[in-house]
Parts: sequence; C-alpha cells; structure tokens
Amino acid sequence: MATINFGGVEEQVVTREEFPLEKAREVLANETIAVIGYGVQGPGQSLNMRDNGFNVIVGQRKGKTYDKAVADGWVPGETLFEIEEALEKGTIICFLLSDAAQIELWPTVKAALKPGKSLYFSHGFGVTYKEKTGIVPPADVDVFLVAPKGSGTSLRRLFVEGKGLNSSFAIYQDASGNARTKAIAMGIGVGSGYLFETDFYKEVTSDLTGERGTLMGAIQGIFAAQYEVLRANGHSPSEAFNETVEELTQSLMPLVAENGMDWMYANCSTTAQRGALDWWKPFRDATKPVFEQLYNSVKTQEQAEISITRNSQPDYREKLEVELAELRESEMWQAGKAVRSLRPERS
Ligand SMILES: NC(=O)C1=CN([C@@H]2O[C@H](COP(=O)(O)OP(=O)(O)OC[C@H]3O[C@@H](n4cnc5c(N)ncnc54)[C@H](O)[C@@H]3O)[C@@H](O)[C@H]2O)C=CC1
Ligand SMILES: CC(=O)[C@](C)(O)C(=O)O
Ligand SMILES: [Mg+2]
Ligand SMILES: [Mg+2]
Repeated sequence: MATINFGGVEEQVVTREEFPLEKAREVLANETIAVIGYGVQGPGQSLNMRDNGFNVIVGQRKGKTYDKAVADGWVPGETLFEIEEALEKGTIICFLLSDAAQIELWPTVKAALKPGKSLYFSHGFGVTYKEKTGIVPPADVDVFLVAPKGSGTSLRRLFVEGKGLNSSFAIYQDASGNARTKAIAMGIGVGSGYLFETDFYKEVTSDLTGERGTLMGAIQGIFAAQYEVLRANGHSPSEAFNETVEELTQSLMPLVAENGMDWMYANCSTTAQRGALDWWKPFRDATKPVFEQLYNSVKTQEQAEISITRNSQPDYREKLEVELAELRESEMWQAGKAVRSLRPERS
C-alpha cells in the first residue's frame, strides 16, 4: 500500500507500481475467472482481463448479448458458455448481471459456490441490501468487490489507450485468508488505475449518491435548468446548447480533468473568473439540501427499493427506453445532436 495525501488526509492506496500485473497474474494463475453477464461491465472487465493474460471465461444467456460476446472473440464451448456451465467451471465468479437481475439468478449462483471458490461483485448492492435481495453468500467462499469508478465502456476504451479508471475494492468475507490479495489482483487485472479500499456499505452508498448526483442526475438537471432559462429569454437552441453543454464537455472539463478547477478558471477570462467565483457558492447552497435529501434517501434504502422494484418488472427495458427517448428527443439534446454533427473532426 502506498500512503498518499489526499488534500490533507492520508490514505492507503494500491498502485500498479507496487502491485504489478505480473504479480496479479501469479496470484490468479490457478483460477478460472467466470464473468457472468455481458452487459456493460462484463465486456470491459472480461476483455481487459483476457488481454492482460488471465484465464477468463464468459457466461451469458443466448440472445443479442451472447452474439456480441462471440463477435468480441469469445468462443462457444471454449471460453463462452451458458451461465450454469460457466458457474460450474469458474473458480472466481464475477457476478456482473444488473443488480436487479442478480436477485433472480442468485439461487443458481449460490448452488455453484462450492467451498474454496470466490464470489466477486462490482457493486456493494446485492450483499448490503440482503434483506431485499436475498443474497447471502455461503460462509466458505471469499466474497469481495472491485468497483471501477466509471462505465465499463470507458474501462475498455481507456485500457486500449493504455490508460485506466480508478476502482475501489472491498472485502466482505475472507474464508481463504487470501481474499484481499485476490481482490487486489482482480482490480489490477480489470485494468484499474489506482485502487482505494472501502467496504460494501460505503461503496454502494457513495455510488448511488454519485450517480444520482453530480455524475448523472444533478448534471442533467442543471443543464436543463440553464438551457430552459436561456431559451425562455430568446436565445437560439444553438447558442443555448453551446453555452450549457458543448463548451463544458469540449473545452472546459478537459482542463478541469487535466489540472483542477482553478486551472480551468485561470484559462478563462477575468470576467468569467469573477462571475464564477461569485456564483459557485450560491449554486452550492441552493443544491446542498437536495444532495442531503438524496443521501438520506440512499441511507434509508429507499433508493435501493425503487431500483429493485422498478428494474425487476418484466417490461423495465421498454420503460427505460421510453424515458431515455424523452431525453434524447428533448430540444436540448436534439440541438446537441446537430452540434455534434458539426464538430470539425466529423466533417
Ligand atoms: N454499467 C457500468 O458501467 C457499471 C456497473 N457496475 C455494476 O456492475 C454490475 C453489472 O452492471 P452492468 O454491466 O451495468 O449490467 P447490465 O445491466 O448491463 O446487465 C448485465 C447482463 O445481465 C444480463 N441479464 C439481465 N437480466 C438477466 C436475467 N434475468 N438472467 C440472466 N441474465 C440477465 C444481460 O443479458 C446482461 O448481459 C452491477 O452490479 C452494476 O451496479 C459498476 C460500475 C459501473
Ligand atoms: C458507471 C458507474 O460507475 C455508475 C454510474 O455508478 C453505474 O453505472 O452504476
Ligand atoms: Mg452505480
Ligand atoms: Mg459507479
């Protein structure tokens, strides 16, 4: 573990320098890693591990995603199986179905968890909300998680570019005495940048907050609010979209990613800096009560309940698609589509 000072707080993290890929390969040399589910995290993690030289198989029910796995080079009967068969062959079971689907498949997974096997998650959800999910692992298996802090799509793209996403890891149950080393080796194997340690409860609580908050929910809400105000005051869609989204994603966020908020500010006009410095606190104060409400709703398990009930309905995919289409077809994102088509690199 390396001790790193995060803004005045010292934390222990695992880096690729101290836990190199060769070490991860050694730790997992005798394991068959079965990735169950080939949705978003499944492809990212399994392909990265395969390219990193691990012994990986995929378990996926037949259908469109199974065909995608074949197209990605997984070979039926050799490295690609029906879920039950992959569960049988795997020694580390990566449970990468959607959190709601994990409930339905749990009895099958549990039956395959022979003593000595490991159960791997990428979210603390199933185990933390065990009263709702029924996911209670047998005592004689290791249970741990590695949660990449980003989409499986980015996990794969960054890996291909020689970069990586950071991940958290956590141990829920250490039956073998070696769970921690295995978890870290998996974290390195899936292509993480650095790994920070957490527990299942903290992982799911922060993750549900983040995705409902600044990462996905709040950001769309703030975009929509500003766009609507600009449009109501006679600005064109082109102007409103550029001043709300395009400039942020194309110009300013890359600067924040590179060197922090003050660096982005420093690369803007003094006029902009004056305004931004005056306005960020009112925005913080206006939204903080909503974030507190959100955190509380996660803590009371209301968010877990909603997620399970809504995503367990047989027609949940169709219903999600209707809501996604509503976003896609809104004027703001239709304007965005036109703006994207005009990016110079695309013409
Ligand atoms: N999407 C992401 O990038 C991230 C996901 N995670 C976590 O990783 C885990 C996997 O999430 P995703 O990749 O988003 O999952 P997903 O929603 O893409 O679904 C994964 C797979 O589940 C299969 N599936 C769905 N219902 C099924 C059922 N009843 N029986 C059998 N298979 C079924 C689908 O065919 C699909 O291959 C979750 O715990 C999630 O919270 C963590 C970090 C980011
Ligand atoms: C991509 C990610 O880490 C999220 C937003 O938490 C998720 O997809 O659940
Ligand atoms: Mg999440
Ligand atoms: Mg997340």
